[in-house]
Amino acid sequence: MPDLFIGLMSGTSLDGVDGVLVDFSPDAPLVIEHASAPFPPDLRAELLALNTPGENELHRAALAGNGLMRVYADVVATLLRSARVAPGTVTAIGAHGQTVRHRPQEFDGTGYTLQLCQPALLAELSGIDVVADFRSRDVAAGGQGAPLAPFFHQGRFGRRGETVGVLNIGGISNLTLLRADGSMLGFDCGPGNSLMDAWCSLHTGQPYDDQGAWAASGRPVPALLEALRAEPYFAKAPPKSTGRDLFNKEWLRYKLLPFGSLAPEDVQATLAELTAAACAADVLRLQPGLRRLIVCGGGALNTHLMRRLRALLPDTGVNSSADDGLPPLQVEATAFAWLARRTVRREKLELESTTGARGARVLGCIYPA
Ligand SMILES: Nc1ncnc2c1ncn2[C@@H]1O[C@H](COP(=O)(O)OP(=O)(O)OP(=O)(O)O)[C@@H](O)[C@H]1O
Ligand SMILES: CC(=O)N[C@H]1[C@@H]2OC[C@@H](O2)[C@@H](O)[C@@H]1O[C@H](C)C(=O)O
Repeated sequence: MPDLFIGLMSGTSLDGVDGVLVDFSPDAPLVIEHASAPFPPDLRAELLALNTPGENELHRAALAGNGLMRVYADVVATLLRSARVAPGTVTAIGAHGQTVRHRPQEFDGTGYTLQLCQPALLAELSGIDVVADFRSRDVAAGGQGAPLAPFFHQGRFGRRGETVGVLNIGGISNLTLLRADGSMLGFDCGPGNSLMDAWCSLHTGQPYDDQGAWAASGRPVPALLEALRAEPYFAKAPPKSTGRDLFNKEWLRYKLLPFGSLAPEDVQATLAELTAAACAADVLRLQPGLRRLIVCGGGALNTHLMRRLRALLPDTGVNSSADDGLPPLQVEATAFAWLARRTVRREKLELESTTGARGARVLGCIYPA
């Protein structure tokens, strides 16, 4: 009997939605179908704008959430049509929503993480149970609310008796260390593609630097790299998580101020180096001698970035998750299908080692169809 779930992820790159239809009945989850959809330009601009304080946010956030659900519902329809599967055969959809603020454990000591989502609308549009709001229980239990994919990485990429690293390079980058003794650690390293995307779009009009070719045409500026790496987040010990709240265009603009005019391609090369160097430094600090690093997220498609990671981690085999049977752009969406299944089954996750939450909890909230 198939055990079908859908996972939907729209991450901090704000490039659109990735969706997967997954069968969990085999030993390794089987992705039956993958579909993605870009955001309509107005919705993308609004979601991006909602990442920073602005006018009439409650109203705008509610409407942006509705708009996001319509894109989610289109992706669900595409998945079902391509796989020739009826909605009634899918147990649930795991819908991440769009993170617009991430300030766990701040302000009043609890803080918050906010993913725009209207799960009731998605249940209405799709006719399938929806699981959403995966992060807030973790924050309520004293955790960072992120990253959550490490729990999925453990089951999918972990190898008995071997230490394996999984590096997701999305808008933000996060590292999972699956240790040979069965323990694990997961945290956000810092920026992934988001600063490179912003700079690339500003100077070339392209949404991202295809294969990192533009970055490869420039030369990193050592003093700028040093100034960027001086950001205290990089030296903090895990558990830790971050987002566009810190690493955004304004942050970059401020750091660039003392440098006057630099060649745009050299800045792009420096931003690529920042991502590679921050991730590599975390590996070297926390798991020196790591033999296998599996890279997922859109950054795995950036040839220049992968080349720089390999150069900075000469003792580590650095490969795309595609080599382990799961293409880089399907990993996070599959993680949210997997997390939804855990919610439906009321299975707790051992959160402490990753998010720093006080104990094991069931994450997510169910909206029946
Ligand atoms: N061919 C490519 N060459 C270079 N970069 C690419 C390529 N394809 C995708 N990317 C990068 O990957 C990004 C999308 O990655 P992904 O979908 O993993 O991010 P996300 O899920 O939004 O982020 P997060 O993991 O932070 O939630 C794009 O914005 C782009 O920077
Ligand atoms: C708050 C939030 O949305 N965090 C995202 C973001 O994107 C990458 C990194 O920062 C990670 O912490 C997380 O996403 C993945 C899916 C996670 O929870 O594992």
